[in-house]
Amino acid sequence: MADTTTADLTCDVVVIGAGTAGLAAERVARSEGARTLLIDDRFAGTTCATVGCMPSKLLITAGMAAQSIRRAEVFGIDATPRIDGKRVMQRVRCERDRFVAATRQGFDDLPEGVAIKACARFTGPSTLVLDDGRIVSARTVVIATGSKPIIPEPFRKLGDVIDTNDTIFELDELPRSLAVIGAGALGLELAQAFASLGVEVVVFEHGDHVGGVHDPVVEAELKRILRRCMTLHLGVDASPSAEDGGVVINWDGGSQRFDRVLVSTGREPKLDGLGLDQTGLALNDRGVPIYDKSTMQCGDAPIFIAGDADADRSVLHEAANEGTIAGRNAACFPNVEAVERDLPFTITFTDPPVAILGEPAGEDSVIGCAPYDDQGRAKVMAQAEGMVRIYASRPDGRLTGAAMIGPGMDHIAHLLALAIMRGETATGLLALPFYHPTLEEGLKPGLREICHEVHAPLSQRDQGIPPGA
Ligand SMILES: Cc1cc2nc3c(=O)[nH]c(=O)nc-3n(C[C@H](O)[C@H](O)[C@H](O)COP(=O)(O)OP(=O)(O)OC[C@H]3O[C@@H](n4cnc5c(N)ncnc54)[C@H](O)[C@@H]3O)c2cc1C
Ligand SMILES: NC(=O)c1ccc[n+]([C@@H]2O[C@H](COP(=O)([O-])OP(=O)(O)OC[C@H]3O[C@@H](n4cnc5c(N)ncnc54)[C@H](O)[C@@H]3O)[C@@H](O)[C@H]2O)c1
Repeated sequence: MADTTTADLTCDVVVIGAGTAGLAAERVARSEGARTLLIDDRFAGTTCATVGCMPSKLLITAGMAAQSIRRAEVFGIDATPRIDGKRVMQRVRCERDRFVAATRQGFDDLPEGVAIKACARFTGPSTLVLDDGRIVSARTVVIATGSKPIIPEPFRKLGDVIDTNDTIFELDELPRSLAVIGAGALGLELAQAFASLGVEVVVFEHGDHVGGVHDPVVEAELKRILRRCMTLHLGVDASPSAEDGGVVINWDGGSQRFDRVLVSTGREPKLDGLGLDQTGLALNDRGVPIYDKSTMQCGDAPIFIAGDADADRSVLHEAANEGTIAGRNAACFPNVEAVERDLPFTITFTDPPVAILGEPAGEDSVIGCAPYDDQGRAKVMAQAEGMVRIYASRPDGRLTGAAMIGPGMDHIAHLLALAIMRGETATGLLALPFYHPTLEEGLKPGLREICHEVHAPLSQRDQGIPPGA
């Protein structure tokens, strides 16, 4: 039990970090009857709203608007996009600021005295010192400190021609040329958005894979589509040097000058300076406390962790989910409850989007393929390309996962996620109504293939469907 006699602030649950995970943890702990404190060094708004999901999606949507003008020709509509970079970036920031204001409103709505603006550091398993010198003593602590960009050493010395997601949305103008280092979700989304807005984009990735896509067919399709609007250098070491107000990137095979460089080489948990050495927690080789993914508890300590800080499933709905689990268990400690976690689920908002559901296909998996290059509605939209690979298990064709790229996959993925989480089989899903003509009915060939493969019955209603539907 923490020593409360010398503390300036005492509570049941103290949450460090007022991002998506921390806000969820505090709210749930309070709803469980705990006296809470929520400590944040800035209270500037969540990463999602300020420099993450929302500004990136705003920029992507601007890129898609330009692309749809270019595509209009196929419908007999002649138009050329004239892109005003200043206005593009202004709108990104203006709309972004509305999202940030909404998250800040959430801070204002906290009960009096809960929000403490300070940087926190552990002095023991359940005691913290704030940078203003105050001591906090709690029954339990939730670490929800988020993550920060990893900037490889040679890029750190380049001065202000270097961007990360923390700075790129502040650009006044679109650069003429942009080197993107790292082909994960972050790099690909922004690379394609800038390329669609007329920026010359080259992506440098030191591995051979892009977008964290494990399915070889979907990954090959993603690479093909990306290469239409940008250059991809895979398996290269990009070595930068500052030159003429820009950057020259050298790699084995070439050298090119760029106006700016976006470093998107991954993110690491923000745990340095948190005094984890004072907690007695066991850490893994990345310096992250070892914790139970079903309870979010670190060892058997009165400490819980949630969101990007735990370096697992670093996406928004998981930050909120983990915050909820951590907040509930921190409030009810030592009565900690294990919660079954959701299906792994990611969407990369390229154009067309990529979605990955569940675990990768194993040797025993049955794979049903649903190509979108001949799909009715996709052809109507002049966006017929892509592939859905649906994974299922024997003997009954129960759905286990999917990898998909194609028009509307950010929506269709939710349908499949629901089906998988509800334990649906290919036969069962085919027995449900699919409206015609929709992108959703493009899943049917893949579902039928699974049925054939495992000798499962096809639904009687799934007969005589026109090709491509
Ligand atoms: C460019 C980009 C695009 C993204 N797009 C998507 C997307 O489309 N969909 C999706 O699902 N996910 C997306 N993500 C991921 C998503 O944004 C994160 O997973 C999520 O925001 C993490 O939330 P969090 O609560 O863990 O961290 P944060 O929101 O970063 O909150 C952490 C808080 O802790 C505070 N803090 C840190 N250390 C201390 C300390 N010692 N004392 C006090 N306070 C401290 C920080 O100031 C911060 O306010 C994207 C991320 C990026 C970077
Ligand atoms: N749509 C989404 O959900 C979305 C969008 C953007 C970001 N995010 C989240 O943001 C986080 C960060 O994304 P990210 O794409 O930066 O991370 P990431 O780890 O997914 O990808 C980083 C990529 O950079 C490469 N890399 C690392 N060092 C390199 C180097 N020196 N040179 C060349 N390549 C190098 C890696 O091989 C990897 O492919 C992720 O956790 C992701 O979940 C999510």
